[in-house]
Amino acid sequence: MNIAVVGTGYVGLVTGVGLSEIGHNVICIDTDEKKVTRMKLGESPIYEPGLDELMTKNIKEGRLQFTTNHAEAFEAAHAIYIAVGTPENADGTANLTYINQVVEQIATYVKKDIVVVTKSTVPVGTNHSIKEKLNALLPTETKAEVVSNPEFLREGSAVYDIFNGDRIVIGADSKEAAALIREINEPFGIPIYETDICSAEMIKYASNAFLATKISFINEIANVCEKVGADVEQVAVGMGLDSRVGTQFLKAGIGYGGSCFPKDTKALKKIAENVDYDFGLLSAVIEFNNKQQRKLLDQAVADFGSLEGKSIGVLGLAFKPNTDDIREAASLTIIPELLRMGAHVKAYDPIAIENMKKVLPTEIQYTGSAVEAIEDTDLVLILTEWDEFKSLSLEIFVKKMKSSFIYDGRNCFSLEAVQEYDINYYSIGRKMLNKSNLATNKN
Ligand SMILES: NC(=O)c1ccc[n+]([C@@H]2O[C@H](COP(=O)([O-])OP(=O)(O)OC[C@H]3O[C@@H](n4cnc5c(N)ncnc54)[C@H](O)[C@@H]3O)[C@@H](O)[C@H]2O)c1
Ligand SMILES: O=c1ccn([C@@H]2O[C@H](COP(=O)(O)OP(=O)(O)O[C@H]3O[C@H](CO)[C@@H](O)[C@H](O)[C@H]3O)[C@@H](O)[C@H]2O)c(=O)[nH]1
Repeated sequence: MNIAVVGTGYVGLVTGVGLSEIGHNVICIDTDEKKVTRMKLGESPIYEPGLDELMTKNIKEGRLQFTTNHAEAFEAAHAIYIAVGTPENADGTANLTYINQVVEQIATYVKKDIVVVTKSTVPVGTNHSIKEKLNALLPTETKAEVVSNPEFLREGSAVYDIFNGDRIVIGADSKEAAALIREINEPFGIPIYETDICSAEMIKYASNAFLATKISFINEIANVCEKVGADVEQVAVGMGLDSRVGTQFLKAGIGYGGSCFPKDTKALKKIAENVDYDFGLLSAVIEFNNKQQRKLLDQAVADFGSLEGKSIGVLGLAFKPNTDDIREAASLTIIPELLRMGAHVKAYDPIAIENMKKVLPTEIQYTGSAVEAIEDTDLVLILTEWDEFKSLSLEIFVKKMKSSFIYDGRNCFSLEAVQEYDINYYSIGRKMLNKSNLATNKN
């Protein structure tokens, strides 16, 4: 099958590469010329483990192409996939500017019947509007069908997810269009679930909102654990043993970030508001997550009184490990606040530093290693659970820091391990380890 994919971000590029790997002829279009030049050479513009190799292989085998030219890309396509961004508007609603531009481009350049597949996350009803607009704009003899095919991949494991997802959702009103998209996807060997269009659109928002709620729930439990002397790590394992609860998404920490959960929870709240429904549970999840992202900061201020003049090491800038994405990361909430309080910040991340430099080019000192970031600091904040940090010897913290105060927002170390050292250790939902006032002793 010939497939055109519009937009080569995390979703479009990984989808295009995945579809070419299962045998389709794929042409990916992006308006960003620099990106397209790199992709033509087999270089992924985003950090995603395994993606470069798979791109290069499929380019060489002649199934994967890149262009900035929509007309060329649409010419032979049996289906056009829309994978452009749907960022957040100031009021929390989804911004459909890029989607609307693609609709215009399809209407301008497509000259035959076409099936348009929406991968982007869009509010319920959007695909019906796309279909209406396209059929109004296209010549009368040409017909467009629209299919909602939401994407569930996670950043950092996107290549794995595209071949090993739990389900592929196909939301369609036309049997023929649904059959075409089923045929395209069958080689993935992933269970396919067919629905009507609105339900498919809602499945995407409901899934993300549910996962965000699950994270907020375990984080609230963690906060109570701290006060009553329970250990959230043990509690999560015990809860997960019940198959109705499940083991995943019970990792307590400093809240969820990323390009999806924050914006999609807000968009769903707005979707409900627009039909006069107050989604109170979701509002609480959103509000709570904002507080949870500040948790380490609040604890450090409670411990030190003031952070003015303190030297602070930050380990981890990305919103989660194995990605260079910092969108809605806890680091973006915490670091500006530390600077506002007058602290000196040194920061290290294995791959997200370049992205953080676009936001804070000179205000913080970026280091080339975790050890440099913790050297001579009064306290260290761990914001992302990179394996590189989890495998650091705790002795390094004792040796290199001015005073060993570690605030671990991702529970990277076991309490047993920490207990062997003279370290003041605060983590989420576990016992606080206060050895001594090392800050005073060492200064
Ligand atoms: N990032 C994720 O992990 C993820 C997962 C599932 C679903 N989604 C959803 O998928 C959609 C895309 O997300 P993303 O993170 O891949 O976006 P992104 O912002 O990383 O990439 C979008 C790309 O589209 C390009 N673009 C914009 N308008 C264009 C046009 N008219 N023609 C050609 N290219 C155009 C941009 O240049 C950019 O490269 C969003 O709706 C998002 O909510 C994202
Ligand atoms: O137990 C957990 C799991 C995750 N997180 C945090 O939640 C955020 C999101 O993590 P994750 O879901 O792994 O990453 P994303 O790449 O944002 O993927 C989510 O968002 C995508 C975009 O919609 C969906 O496609 C995926 O199914 C959905 O998991 C990150 O900040 C994590 O640190 C936790 O705090 N605890």
